Amino acid sequence: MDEIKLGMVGLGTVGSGVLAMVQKHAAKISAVTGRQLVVKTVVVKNPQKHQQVADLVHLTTELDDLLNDSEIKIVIEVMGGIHPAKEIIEQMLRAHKHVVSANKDLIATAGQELIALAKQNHCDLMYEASVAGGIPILRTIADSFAADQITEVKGIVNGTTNYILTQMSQSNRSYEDALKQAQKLGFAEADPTNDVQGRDAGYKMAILSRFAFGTNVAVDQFKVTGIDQVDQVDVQQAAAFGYTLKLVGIARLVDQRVFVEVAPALVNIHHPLAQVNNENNAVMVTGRAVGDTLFYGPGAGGLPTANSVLSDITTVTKNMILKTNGNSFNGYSHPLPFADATMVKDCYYLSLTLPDQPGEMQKLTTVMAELNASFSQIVQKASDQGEARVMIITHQMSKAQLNQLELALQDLGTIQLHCAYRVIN
Ligand SMILES: NC(=O)C1=CN([C@@H]2O[C@H](COP(=O)(O)OP(=O)(O)OC[C@H]3O[C@@H](n4cnc5c(N)ncnc54)[C@H](OP(=O)(O)O)[C@@H]3O)[C@@H](O)[C@H]2O)C=CC1
Ligand SMILES: N[C@@H](CC=O)C(=O)O
Ligand code: NA
Repeated sequence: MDEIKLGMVGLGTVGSGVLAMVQKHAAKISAVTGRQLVVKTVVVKNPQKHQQVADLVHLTTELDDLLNDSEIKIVIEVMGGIHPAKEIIEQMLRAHKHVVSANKDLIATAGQELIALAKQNHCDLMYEASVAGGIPILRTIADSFAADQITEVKGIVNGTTNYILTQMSQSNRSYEDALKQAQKLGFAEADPTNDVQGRDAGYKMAILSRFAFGTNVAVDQFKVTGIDQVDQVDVQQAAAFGYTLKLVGIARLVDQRVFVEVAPALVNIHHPLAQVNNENNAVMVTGRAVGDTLFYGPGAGGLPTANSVLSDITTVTKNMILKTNGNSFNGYSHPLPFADATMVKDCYYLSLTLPDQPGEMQKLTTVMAELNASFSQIVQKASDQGEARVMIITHQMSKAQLNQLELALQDLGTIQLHCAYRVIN
């Protein structure tokens, strides 16, 4: 059987998973593709860390060992980060090598440039692993939703934060302890700041928006809020109201405009997203024709993510056999403007403190009434410092009303709004 030689940059959590899968699933891969896949060369930073595979692959720090090897047709980039990963992929594409990447930071930031370069060089550039780890979501949207009009994509797309929130709410673990464990298990990025501050989920929502709506959205163009400021009081109150707190990404079509956001949200315990725990992810795709669909699975981890990398590699291999390389992974382009804050409506959970004195609650209700906003549930708890904590679930209100409410409360001075989380019923 003909061989296809692969090169790889990076041999950490995902790279090790890829190497293991190519070896353990060799027979299945050959049966599906008609080719035998062989990982020939792996570029790493510290070869001494990887001596256990030195007999299996050519382990090197030299990128030229990939670039100048004409036998290597497909390069897997699993080193992460934007630089020098971008320059490495550019070099590989210019050398007419197909590229498979798991790098959402890079694809969300410089994807359009790289896609154009791949096309110019008749190469494939695939990145299924970049969104929701092991869940086959990008190819599903590109292929299986090709004819439907997607109206919303929402989901839990970061394994680390979902792991932390699950451990905090179900095992009473501290935030710091749960984060350490997520790092140990290989879910978190090398620097977990992007995970906990929501940027990793933001990158994934930017990529999902391109696939779902055909529109180019950059992570700096929409609001991203992480879980690093989440208060245990709100996790507990969410549960008391019948909700669970999750970091949720939303990309929504509103009157032919697009709205994207990543933020903690209260998810009704009967909603399927509420059942998604630990490092698992789920993406709910709503289409005009099909209605709601849900894709669930591990969003992080070596082998699950490697499975997505391998699915890209088998696609590239089939394209090589059929001589159909060079087509964009996502063929849909339909530029759209952003939705106005008045158009985006949701229910919100508001958590506030106010002086525990007569008249303060009335001030709050007056401000809300003036903004034509109302609530469906409200709880007040006294604290020992003469303050009351008030937690509210509102009826539907627009983002513009919410922004006005925040400003009006700032003007009042005595009422502090700690958080305003979207409510998903
Ligand atoms: N971990 C996960 O669950 C998931 C990760 N991803 C993405 O996959 C990619 C890889 O993640 P992960 O495997 O966790 O990362 P790791 O930190 O575990 O591994 C990174 C690897 O890249 C190598 N490396 C770093 N810098 C260089 C360099 N300049 N030249 C050559 N090699 C380099 C490191 O080498 P050395 O070992 O020698 O130090 C290491 O082997 C990232 O883009 C990440 O966002 C996507 C989905 C899930
Ligand atoms: N750090 C990421 C890894 C997968 O993309 C996560 O926790 O989801
Ligand atoms: Na995926």
